[in-house]
Amino acid sequence: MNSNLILASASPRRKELLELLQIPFEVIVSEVEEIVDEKLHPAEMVQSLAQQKALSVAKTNQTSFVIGSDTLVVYGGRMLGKPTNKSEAIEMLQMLSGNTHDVFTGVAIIKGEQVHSFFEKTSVTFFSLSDKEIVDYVSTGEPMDKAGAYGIQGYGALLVEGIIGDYYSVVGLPIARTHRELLNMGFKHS
Ligand SMILES: Cc1cn([C@H]2C[C@H](O)[C@@H](COP(=O)(O)OP(=O)(O)OP(=O)(O)O)O2)c(=O)[nH]c1=O
Repeated sequence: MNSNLILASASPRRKELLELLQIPFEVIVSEVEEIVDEKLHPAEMVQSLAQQKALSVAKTNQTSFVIGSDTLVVYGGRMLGKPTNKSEAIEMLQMLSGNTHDVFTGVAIIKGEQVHSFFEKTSVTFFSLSDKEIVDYVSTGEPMDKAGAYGIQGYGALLVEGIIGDYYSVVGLPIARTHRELLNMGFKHS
């Protein structure tokens, strides 16, 4: 039998955050090639990618609520996804050092013909980081699968001076808002 709730994501963080709801769900990884279109506003971009991820799973699971999500870091008009190598990770962190950037997370929830999406924006301020701090952090390997080359929930916590907005959205899924939107769409805890 299909689950009533499906998370269309390969991200272990999103799975952990959805587990906070204490509702059974299934994880089905979506096969979507993430191409960032710099012409789109970040808010549209993250919702579009979230929808593509959810849709790719919803097509074959029409009776379930399917959640897709996407996170991008935005600084100085540039949208930063995951770094492709260590030197790109160093470049990203040098850019973010001593500055405030925005983290956009888009979420799409699809059930049959119902498609609903929203986004959250969280501002994150980094301390000024020395080159050694950056190189040491990158050598932990933590930045490589994360937008903007850091994880606020890991060693990356030590880079962050403060945030304004939803912490969970930075980690990859604004869980409280996602729960509320699910309920608004008619999702019922069984
Ligand atoms: C900024 C930041 C991002 N991230 C993560 C969240 C996302 O998993 C990742 C951005 O990549 P995404 O493309 O949003 O997600 P993903 O490829 O990990 O998973 P999927 O597409 O299958 O759902 O960066 C953190 O874990 N901590 C942080 O502080």
